[in-house]
Amino acid sequence: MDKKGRSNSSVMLGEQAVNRGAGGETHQTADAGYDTLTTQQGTPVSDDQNTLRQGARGPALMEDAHFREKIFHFDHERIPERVVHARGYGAHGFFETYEPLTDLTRADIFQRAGEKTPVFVRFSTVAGNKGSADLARDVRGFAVKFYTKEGNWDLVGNNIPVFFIQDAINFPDLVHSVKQEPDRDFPQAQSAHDNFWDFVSLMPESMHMIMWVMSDRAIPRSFRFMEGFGVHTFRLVNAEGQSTFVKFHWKPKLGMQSVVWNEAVKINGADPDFHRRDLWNAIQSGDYPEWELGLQTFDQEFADSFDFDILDATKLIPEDVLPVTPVGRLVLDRMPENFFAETEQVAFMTQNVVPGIDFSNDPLLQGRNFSYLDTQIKRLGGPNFAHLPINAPKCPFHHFQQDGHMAFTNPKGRANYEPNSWGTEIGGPREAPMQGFQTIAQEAEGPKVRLRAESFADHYSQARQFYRSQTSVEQKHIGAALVFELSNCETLAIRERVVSHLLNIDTDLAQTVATGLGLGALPKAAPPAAKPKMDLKPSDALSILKNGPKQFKGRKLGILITDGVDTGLLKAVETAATEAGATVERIAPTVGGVKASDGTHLPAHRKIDGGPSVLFDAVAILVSEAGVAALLKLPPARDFVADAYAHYKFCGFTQTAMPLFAKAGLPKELDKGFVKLAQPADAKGFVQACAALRFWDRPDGA
Ligand code: HEM
Repeated sequence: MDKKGRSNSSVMLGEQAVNRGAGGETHQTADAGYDTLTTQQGTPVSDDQNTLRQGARGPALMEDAHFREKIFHFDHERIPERVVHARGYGAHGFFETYEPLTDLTRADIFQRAGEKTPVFVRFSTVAGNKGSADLARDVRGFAVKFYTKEGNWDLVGNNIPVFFIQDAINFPDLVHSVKQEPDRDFPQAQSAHDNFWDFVSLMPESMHMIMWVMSDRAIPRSFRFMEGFGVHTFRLVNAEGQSTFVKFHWKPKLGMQSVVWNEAVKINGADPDFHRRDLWNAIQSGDYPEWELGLQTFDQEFADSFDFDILDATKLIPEDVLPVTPVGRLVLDRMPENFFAETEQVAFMTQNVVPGIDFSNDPLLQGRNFSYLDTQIKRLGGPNFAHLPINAPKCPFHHFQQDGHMAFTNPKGRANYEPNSWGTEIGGPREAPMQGFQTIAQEAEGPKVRLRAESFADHYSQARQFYRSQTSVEQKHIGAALVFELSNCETLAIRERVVSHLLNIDTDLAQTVATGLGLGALPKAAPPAAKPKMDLKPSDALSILKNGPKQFKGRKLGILITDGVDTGLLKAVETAATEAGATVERIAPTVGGVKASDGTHLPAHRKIDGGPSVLFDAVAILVSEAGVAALLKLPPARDFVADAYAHYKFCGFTQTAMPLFAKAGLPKELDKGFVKLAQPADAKGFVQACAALRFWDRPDGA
């Protein structure tokens, strides 16, 4: 008992020595190198387990300032989630410039070879709420904040180079339509419902984007394996004030990769945090993901000769028409210390450009330039969100903006206005006519009108080009995705309306979807606003599979083991995989591990129920005869194999695995995606085969 009548006995909870209070509650005290717990005011706290009360069993007292402060703060922990892109995950890193781009731009970041600029990147899904699952079929945000020496430049892009709509005035309607339906508040994080398809089928300009969103681009395997795009046409402006149009591209060094839909559905159950865990694990283990920044630059002459309007965000410029030139690399090498302070409070804004980078008249971009500042004020609670460390520039900054909620970097001294005559000591900052940001002096005249340019009216040609640029596997996935989504629409007229658009894109696709939906007859093609160009050349760069990475680096191998596993073989497979730059996890009937053939104990990473094969890029089944007999009784073990097969995965196996394959319904004649591991020397060949990532020749895959 201490002098206040409190018991203070010391007990061991596992390996933790703690103090036990009179009521049996746990106390940990600030001895042995721990900081002292304090209130927000810095007052040391003596007891964080008991409210102040009148006697041990009496009422709580209002006087308990520590209790009130703790609960008040907890009550206010949430801020509004982003109105779109609510679920996201960020990381710090740097951008390294390859060569000076002085001809093109005066942007400080592009003036010196080898210049390293700190960045913060946030990846996101668009439609789902903050707590939704990572593998939703959705666009992924790819937002980059460059902390340059002349201010913050935000490149707020997506993993898809085009957008649903052409004019920002439609954005609230687009977002309302895709989010939960307002009467029932579902479905969450998916576009497979009437409102979305109703809206887009009445907005044919969305059809190109629809092709992308129904493709595997919308179910990436990892943030690390996806491209990014600035989407709009921007401008680069050099020191002479000459402007060049530009489109920004991010290309992942590890290559692109997506999952298949049946896999996505299962990953969402097995690990809703699949993408964030992947990024966390990669960065924490020192396997830093990298992208190259590429530019497509062009002048007015090219813009005038191009088939489509370069101000139309539903169109792209194919790489075959205008190649992408790499100008630097982005490396993500540090996770935030605190998710909320950094990833949640980061405020990206398209209007954050720096001298040397400017906007085009793209009406979507122009509208975004209003929206982001506006939304940050609401979401972050006032005008001083730029004071937060994650949003503040890392270069010197001086201005006369002051006060407001949570101001903590107000200008110092007497002068808080300009012009003033207070001199250099206290007069504060002044304009920099030459160095400062200057908007390109573009001529503009004409009547004030609410009018869309006729050059925006072609809605189908690039949708067709995208579809026809895909491999047959990818085309099949697009068809299946459309059938899945539209099958979830209750209204027949909406399903038919979508097919009426598909008829303007590709008749085979329209027929596949109509058949998949069980439509009796094809509807009439929708009347196009402008005659589609049927002869645009397919572009290989639009396909994921035509650009296969042909490497297993950065990927993950799951090895199912049992008691009696051959240690030599297991080690050989693990070594071959890690030498190829992959990571390995062992899955076993219990997480405690297995007893190997040579008697050694081998720990496991996951129990079979928690380690389904959907979490891995390839699998190996290394089991003993006795071990496999036990696995036959475990449904997750059968699913492990059946799913790996259905998802076209490469599978290394010992002959002893055959009964499990039979139980899982695999064909007797295994295809070449199954690689027998009879001896350690076979491991290398298996891992080499895995570099193809999927064995697509499997006819009965998902
Ligand atoms: C090319 C079209 C677009 C792209 C690529 C895009 C991209 C993004 C990205 C990546 C984010 C998430 C930023 C983050 O991680 O914090 C975001 C958020 C947001 N976007 Fe867009 N967006 C587009 C169109 C629009 C339009 C047209 C509007 C409105 C007119 C808009 C309004 C917003 C808003 C309000 C947020 C939430 C920002 C926040 O709360 O921090 N976006 N957008």
